[in-house]
Amino acid sequence: MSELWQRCLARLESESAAEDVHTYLAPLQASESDAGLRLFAPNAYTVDAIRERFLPRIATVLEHLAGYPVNVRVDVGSLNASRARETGTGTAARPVRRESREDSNLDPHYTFETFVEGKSNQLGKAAALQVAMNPGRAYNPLLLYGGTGLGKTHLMHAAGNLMRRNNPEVKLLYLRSEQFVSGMVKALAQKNMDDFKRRFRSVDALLIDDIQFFAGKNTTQEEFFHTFNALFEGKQQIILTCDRYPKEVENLEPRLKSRLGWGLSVIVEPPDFETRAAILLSKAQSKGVELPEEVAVLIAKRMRSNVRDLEGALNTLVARSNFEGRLITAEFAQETLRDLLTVHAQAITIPNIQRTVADYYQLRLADFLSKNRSRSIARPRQMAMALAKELTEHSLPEIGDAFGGRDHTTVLHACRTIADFRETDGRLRQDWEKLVRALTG
Ligand SMILES: Nc1ncnc2c1ncn2[C@@H]1O[C@H](COP(=O)(O)OP(=O)(O)OP(=O)(O)O)[C@@H](O)[C@H]1O
Repeated sequence: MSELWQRCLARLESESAAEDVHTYLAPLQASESDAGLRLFAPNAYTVDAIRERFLPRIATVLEHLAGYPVNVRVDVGSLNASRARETGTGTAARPVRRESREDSNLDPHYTFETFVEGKSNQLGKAAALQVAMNPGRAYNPLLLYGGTGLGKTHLMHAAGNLMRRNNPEVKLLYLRSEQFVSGMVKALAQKNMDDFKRRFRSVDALLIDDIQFFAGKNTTQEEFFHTFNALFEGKQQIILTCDRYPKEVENLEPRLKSRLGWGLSVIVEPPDFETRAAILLSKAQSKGVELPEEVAVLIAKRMRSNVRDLEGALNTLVARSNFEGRLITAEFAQETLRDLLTVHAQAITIPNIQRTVADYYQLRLADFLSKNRSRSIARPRQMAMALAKELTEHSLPEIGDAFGGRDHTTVLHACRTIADFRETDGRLRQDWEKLVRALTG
């Protein structure tokens, strides 16, 4: 069995209740491949329990052990059955192997239905939907970019899943950029680049996650560039994600950067408060958990960085509530998430925002508090005020006070100005996004 899984299991055993180990973890079988780790559970009940209670932790431990994120899938089955399938033994005639459902690596849970729409991700969702409805024709490539844990991967899978629902025969391939790199390295070593090329170029849609990892890897970029051209010319859909605007990724070849801009690039931003609360309620509902609205509000107010952290908080609540047989109330949430919520609340203070924004624009802190009205200082100051309103619980008058005793109407004006600019000025929008990331990441 996979050595990586053995090590992961050892770690989980040391930190989990003996009963959990015995009931859920020990019976799992694992197989490792370029696509990641596949876990086989004896029945659907165990699959659900693993997905619900252990998967986030398993992913964290695997990433820690491997040194990079590992794709994990859990299915009902066994190692023998899976091997028999792969070698074509054990069952009667198999259909000719295509890039079928099993090969695409798509996560069936990531769909448009389970994606909560808000202002921050509206455009990304609309674009992914369009592409899924008209693969190769709407926007090619579609590039979703933005900070970590904001739903880019989810949207990418949702597009893939919808393409498949619309056309079960469609050939799709999803992989993270590291898998593209390691696949290519292996193909080069084994001298079967032709197979490698064919594999990628024969699909109807190629979905590659986190292409910032291509930076500095010249041979990979070269190969990807040719793959891109072949797919583009064949009107095969390309969907990519990146943790920032690709033009800002250093050590990415200019000709590749330029190709990436041929289709549509859409930013996915951190969700606002309402969307964060809605996501929590929706995730809870899909787990069959009753989450009182006040608890969703409590978490959404305090945790602003990304959706993955929100999910983590919810999973912690659910796990403890199951374990202790207690209802999830505001008090229970405060108690369970105390440390997590404090860390998030502490990080963002007005002085912290002032310092971060001043550094970002290379201004002196004293300038924020001064009466200087020159544009080069006033705009960053407005930015800092708007960030203070968005990211802290302080009132307008309190924020005004913290900025050298300004009136609350000045703060309100700053918030409105920045909101307008975020709609119309790409540069300022990127500044905002980067600052939010720096303050909440
Ligand atoms: N709007 C949303 N509605 C429902 N779930 C969401 C939403 N946004 C993010 N999520 C969930 O948050 C988690 C993290 O999202 P995802 O993996 O797609 O982030 P990402 O932007 O690809 O981050 P990274 O760059 O780190 O890979 C996923 O479990 C995803 O389902």
